Amino acid sequence: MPLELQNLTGGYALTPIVQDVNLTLQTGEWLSLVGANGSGKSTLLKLVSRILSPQHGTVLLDGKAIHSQPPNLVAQKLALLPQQQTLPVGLTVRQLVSLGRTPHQIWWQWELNAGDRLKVEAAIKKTQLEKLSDRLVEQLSGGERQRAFLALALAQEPKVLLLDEPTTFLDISYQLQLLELLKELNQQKDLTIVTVLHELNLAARYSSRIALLKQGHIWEVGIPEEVLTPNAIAQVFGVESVIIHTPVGLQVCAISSVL
Ligand SMILES: Nc1ncnc2c1ncn2[C@@H]1O[C@H](COP(=O)(O)OP(=O)(O)OP(=O)(O)O)[C@@H](O)[C@H]1O
Repeated sequence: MPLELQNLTGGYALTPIVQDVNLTLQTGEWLSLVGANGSGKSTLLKLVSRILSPQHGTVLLDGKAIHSQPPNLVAQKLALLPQQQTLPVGLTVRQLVSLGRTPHQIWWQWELNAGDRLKVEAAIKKTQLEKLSDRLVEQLSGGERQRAFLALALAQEPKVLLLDEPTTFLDISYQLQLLELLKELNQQKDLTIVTVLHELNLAARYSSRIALLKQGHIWEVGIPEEVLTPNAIAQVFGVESVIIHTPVGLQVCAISSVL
């Protein structure tokens, strides 16, 4: 079991946002967290990636408590693409992506070795950033920047990849390319993925399971067809909807806000 959340409770200062969350992810699973604005999706990812410490409960990565492991050991196995990235000043795309190899370097190794450099170039290629690799990150558009940070996470070669609204800033073509790339890594490399996605149709199409979050609690978790029902969508989003089944998965059509 690469990732297990046991009674996980936490938030900011003393206010718990995420409450008593229990989830187990199998190797090669793709779970999407879905819920209304402010329901605690990003906070949950911050707890899982050690940005926040839990008030109660545990996150187990490969069976070991994540918050008691050295950061570089965790970073060898788990990467986060955050919703808002801290923008590095004066770094090129290649230099940014190279940071993904840091957790794998030995402390006396000042420069990337040939193997590391190949992995950096592979991540740049996968995210189609070859032509931008010598540009400064601060000079990129929002979508290009998003791809550069994805390349950084891929260069890290994690077993578990957490992505907080990864399709924000991406046009429809790059959204599909990003999700298809994740699908390839998920199916061919057994990468375990957790995404926060607002686009329910994309979540249904790509995820093996969906967890609906409501006010910091898991309201329901299961395969998309079981979880994304008009009743659940009304309860969690306050929206009346119909579900249409199409060749590319179910489509949620919002009709009106019931609030
Ligand atoms: N740094 C912070 N300090 C205090 N409260 C915070 C902080 N960040 C988020 N919150 C609060 O925690 C709650 C959950 O926020 P979170 O960002 O986890 O929600 P979300 O489900 O990811 O929302 P969205 O869909 O809008 O991105 C919100 O009420 C938010 O105002």
